[in-house]
Amino acid sequence: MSTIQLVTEANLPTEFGLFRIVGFEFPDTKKEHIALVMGDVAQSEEPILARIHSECLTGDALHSLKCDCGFQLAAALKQISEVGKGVLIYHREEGRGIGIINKIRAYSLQDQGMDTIEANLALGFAADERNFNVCADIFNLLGVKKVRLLTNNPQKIETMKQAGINVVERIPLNVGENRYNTEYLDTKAKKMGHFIIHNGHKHLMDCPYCQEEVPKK
Ligand SMILES: Nc1nc2c(ncn2[C@@H]2O[C@H](COP(=O)(O)OP(=O)(O)OP(=O)(O)O)[C@@H](O)[C@H]2O)c(=O)[nH]1
Ligand SMILES: [Zn+2]
Repeated sequence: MSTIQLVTEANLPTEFGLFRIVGFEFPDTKKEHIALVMGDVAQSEEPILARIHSECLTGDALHSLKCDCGFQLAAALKQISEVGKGVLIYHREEGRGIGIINKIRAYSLQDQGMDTIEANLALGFAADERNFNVCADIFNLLGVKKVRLLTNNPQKIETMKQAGINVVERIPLNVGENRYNTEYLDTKAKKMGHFIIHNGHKHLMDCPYCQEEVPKK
């Protein structure tokens, strides 16, 4: 497979301020990803505030309460705008890589009692089909080598580190918890090792990053 290319960019005024929207594409498959960039991020000595946000049409655009995605998207853009500099990669891997129609199929199975992982497996997919390597390639194309990553997902940190992106800090992104996504967040914490805080209690999983994340009393 070819490597992703930066193909075009433009100004994008948003309710969180003025960003540059940068378009990336794989020449062979035409698979697209985008990044929102605020300020001068290339070749910075300082770590850049960054978010890898996986596409969630239902949460990001359709106001779904079944997940935390829309809340995380808004919170990440707000934090970047407060710093005045940063990158949000909009990683076009809808439904953890299974696509919107299969995500609806998974939701249908969840309506019948399955959790997010059980539903994915019942449909013949892995629990998470995403590949975050392309995000490291996008950081490199933007000249970003050192990041403070807004995430609760240890896999994103691990993949960036393995791909040579220096993750100097993880910034938690615990927003949007509600009665419809409690189980979803619980499954992420208990079965996927994500750092999720519920009611002040942190799920400490068997994960190398947990120890540095224990909240101070
Ligand atoms: N297959 C599937 N995907 C889902 C479901 N709910 C949300 N998603 C997708 O999950 C992705 C977001 O992943 P999450 O696991 O919530 O969070 P993350 O991006 O890994 O981690 P954070 O950086 O902490 O947000 C998006 O692509 C959503 O479309 C679901 O029930 N089934
Ligand atoms: Zn979502």
